[in-house]
Amino acid sequence: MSLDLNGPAAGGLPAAAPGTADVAASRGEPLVRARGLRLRYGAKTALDDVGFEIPKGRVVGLLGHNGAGKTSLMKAMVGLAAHEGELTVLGCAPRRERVRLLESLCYIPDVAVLPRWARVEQLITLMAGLHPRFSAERARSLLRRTSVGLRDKVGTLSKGMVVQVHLALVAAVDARLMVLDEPTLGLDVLSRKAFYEMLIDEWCDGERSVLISTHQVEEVEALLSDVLMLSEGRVVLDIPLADIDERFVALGHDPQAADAVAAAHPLLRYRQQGGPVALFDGAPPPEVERLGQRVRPSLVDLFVALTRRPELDRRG
Ligand SMILES: Nc1ncnc2c1ncn2[C@@H]1O[C@H](COP(=O)(O)OP(=O)(O)OP(=O)(O)O)[C@@H](O)[C@H]1O
Repeated sequence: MSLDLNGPAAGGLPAAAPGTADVAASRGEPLVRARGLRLRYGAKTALDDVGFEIPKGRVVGLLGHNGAGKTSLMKAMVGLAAHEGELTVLGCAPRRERVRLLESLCYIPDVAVLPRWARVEQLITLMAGLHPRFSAERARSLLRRTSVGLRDKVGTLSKGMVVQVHLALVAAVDARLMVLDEPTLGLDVLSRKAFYEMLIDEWCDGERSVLISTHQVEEVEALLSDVLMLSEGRVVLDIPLADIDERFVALGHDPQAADAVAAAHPLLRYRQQGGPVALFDGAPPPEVERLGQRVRPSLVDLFVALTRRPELDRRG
């Protein structure tokens, strides 16, 4: 959320009749659908032919290297960036129906700020005035999980505490989709853990979905249901985590087998617990598979394999 983004009234526009998202969800439609999505900044193409769906009840990790297009995608989804191609979020065209969309969508941008002069209680009052689906009671209850007091001024809080306040404010909106752009940037490991715990315990209910971008791939692996990976503005992986083992084969093998394994063109070769591992998209030929033993590929390994940039390869 940014305060102005989540308050339909904040833009000076009347609140539209609620229920767009509910109607879409009741029809069993995905909460987000993109097809052939393209986003350009002048001559720069930030998103190119992007397609994916987010059904209800998912926690989707949006992963990609710096400049891969994550923020651009999120901006398009919340109606902040013009795009070509098809994009439907909670049954709305984000750019045209932004006011209606923001009734059922929470967004924390990567540059989220809360006013330093405000006390937490004042922010709650402000949100209650701005957003028809905000529950002040719920915000206070969420904040009781934290060490933040209602009389505390934002300017006196640590970075981690400000992020907790932000999450409590957005999670108190009765929304269907939360879009979080690197929400834990700059937080220490304990604050990150507290943030994710509050998100999963207090917001995810099996119906709502979250799209969360982060560079902390290892850390979020356990909480994601799906991963959407971008590289150079294109989707390179869109898969439920549960299906990774089925699709990708990581083969731990003897160093003597390295040449034979390499000849089968793995996506990536790396070391795990001291031994060489080769990662394949799909099963390698049986004679190669016999040279090693399957090990579980981690999301980090997949990330490296699928988003390696040529200029990095040359240096490596
Ligand atoms: N306002 C803009 N004007 C021109 N180019 C832009 C603008 N915003 C982003 N870009 C470019 O679009 C591409 C995608 O940027 P984007 O911010 O979406 O990436 P990202 O994956 O969020 O990166 P990061 O992880 O570093 O935040 C980059 O090449 C970036 O330089």
